[in-house]
Amino acid sequence: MALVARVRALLLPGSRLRGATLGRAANGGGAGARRALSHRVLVEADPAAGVAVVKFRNPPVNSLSLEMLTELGICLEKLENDKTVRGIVLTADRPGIFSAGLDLTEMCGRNPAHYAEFWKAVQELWLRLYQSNMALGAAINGTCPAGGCLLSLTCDYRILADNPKYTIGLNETQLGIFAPFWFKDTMVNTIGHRATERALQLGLLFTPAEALQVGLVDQVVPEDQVQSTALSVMSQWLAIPDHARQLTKTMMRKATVDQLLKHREADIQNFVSFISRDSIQKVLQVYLQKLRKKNH
Ligand SMILES: CC/C=C\C/C=C\C/C=C\CC/C=C/CC(=O)SCCNC(=O)CCNC(=O)[C@H](O)C(C)(C)COP(=O)(O)OP(=O)(O)OC[C@H]1O[C@@H](n2cnc3c(N)ncnc32)[C@H](O)[C@@H]1OP(=O)(O)O
Repeated sequence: MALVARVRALLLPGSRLRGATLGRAANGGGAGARRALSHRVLVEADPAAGVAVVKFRNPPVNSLSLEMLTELGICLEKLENDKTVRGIVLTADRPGIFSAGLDLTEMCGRNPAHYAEFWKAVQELWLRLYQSNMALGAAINGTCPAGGCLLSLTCDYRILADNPKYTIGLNETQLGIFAPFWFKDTMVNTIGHRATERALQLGLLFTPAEALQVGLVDQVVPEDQVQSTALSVMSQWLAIPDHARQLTKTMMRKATVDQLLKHREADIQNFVSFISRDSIQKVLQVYLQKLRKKNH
């Protein structure tokens, strides 16, 4: 389903999004700061600085469900059309979990049409973020596996909280699945081929010190300084004339984006047939059950 159709579906009677305020809603924060609310995404915009902080709040773990992907996409589209915003910082509403990655329940026990719709939404969000004309920063204030790591890798820079409990990486192989080529390319573009090959084959989740060493993040700072550091780094990015920064970003990322654009449909079909295999469904179910058992 296209983004607009998914939004309509979300707004149907009975939907949890119905009645939510997606536009700017009320004053908050400092002078001129504005807040906007949807169910799963909170936006704090500071027009004077030209920056919006986009906070994930999809409890319990900020997983990227179809609804979360859709709301995030709408929110980013609105910000891209807002002339007062030149930079976006992505972060979690609460410290602890930046994002647990793609919502595993969207990839388990569903039908092929659902898998196709979900994967299309994952592609759309990646394309929106990776091609964004905005300067994007990630203020990573919690653990950041798989799809969560991918979100941060679409940004222009990453600031990670110095908490050894927080790890970051593309750990798909540990689940018995694997990172598709455009996840891999996004990581290669950040840390290089050899480091990516090792990280992906072993499904490594890096501690903050390791992530800094391998170049997966640009800075590790005390937990209470993650957002303020991300905002102060943003001012360096916004000091560059937009057109020069944007042309450079496009030049650096175009080949990677073009690969997905060229193989988009095949990538969806590959995902659907891979994820529908009985053996893959089994490993995902076992993984989910293990996660759930901890709590019951
Ligand atoms: C030939 C083929 C060609 C091409 C193929 C194409 C594609 C390749 C195929 C597939 C690629 C698919 C890519 C997937 C990328 C992903 O993002 S997969 C998700 C990976 N995520 C994880 O591994 C993280 C799992 N979660 C955790 O480790 C912990 O939950 C976490 C450390 C984040 C937090 O720990 P804690 O605070 O202790 O919370 P709990 O573990 O207790 O969790 C609370 C409840 O949340 C549920 N949950 C956790 N993570 C997820 C999730 N990702 N999705 C859905 N639900 C999740 C968990 O079960 C608990 O539920 P409960 O309350 O117990 O019911």
